[in-house]
Amino acid sequence: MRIDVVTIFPGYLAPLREALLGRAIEAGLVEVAVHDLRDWTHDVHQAVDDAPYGGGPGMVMKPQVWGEALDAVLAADERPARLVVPTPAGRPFRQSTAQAWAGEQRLVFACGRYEGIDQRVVDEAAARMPVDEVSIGDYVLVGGEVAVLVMVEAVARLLPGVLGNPVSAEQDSFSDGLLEGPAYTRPLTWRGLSVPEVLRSGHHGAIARWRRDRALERTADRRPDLLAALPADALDAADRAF
Ligand SMILES: OB(O)c1ccc2cc[nH]c2c1
Repeated sequence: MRIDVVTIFPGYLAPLREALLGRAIEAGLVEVAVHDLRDWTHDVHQAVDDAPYGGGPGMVMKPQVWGEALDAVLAADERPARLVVPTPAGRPFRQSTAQAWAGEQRLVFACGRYEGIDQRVVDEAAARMPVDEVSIGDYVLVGGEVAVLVMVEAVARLLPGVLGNPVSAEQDSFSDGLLEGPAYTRPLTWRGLSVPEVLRSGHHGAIARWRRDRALERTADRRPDLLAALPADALDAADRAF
């Protein structure tokens, strides 16, 4: 997979080259290119924004600059791309979104700032490629860069070879529609708190049942919406008895 990010703050994306994802890039498991939007300005001030039509606070990012930038970035590789535009007004980005995007050959992320990008940039792009306007949560950031860090990590960790143990991704929170339950490691007792007996029993069936019950309990407590959204056949008789 190739990932391109267009932004006026390229330095914001430096964390992509750290740790697990940085190693995946070095191993060639994923390609990442970050582009400075201002490279496609032509005025001395390198202007990327202008006042909004209809008035109102703030500034809107200029369509001409974005259009030239996306044309150039898309032309740099022949692989078909999905354009992703982070915005508080977007559809929710979920684990299922990350799983779907992990199958893409190329993702191009457009990081807005100010009051966002002129809508015509999205509308014009949508005529020639898949475009997703997505939100990572019901709060407002100052720009799209942090949202891109979140989404790139969520997607890249699902790519073959990126996680040391692929089973981890299969047992993620949300992978089965439930939140993950609690995890424990040594020491056996810490500040007077002990590890649940069942986890030391060696009884794999009982351990699996206990973990499932803790996941159901935590999901019911913290995210009842996820429990309500489970397909009818997702819970077996033992789950229902819980
Ligand atoms: O909260 B967000 O995900 C987000 C995304 C993009 C822009 C652009 C300006 N503010 C933004 C906020």
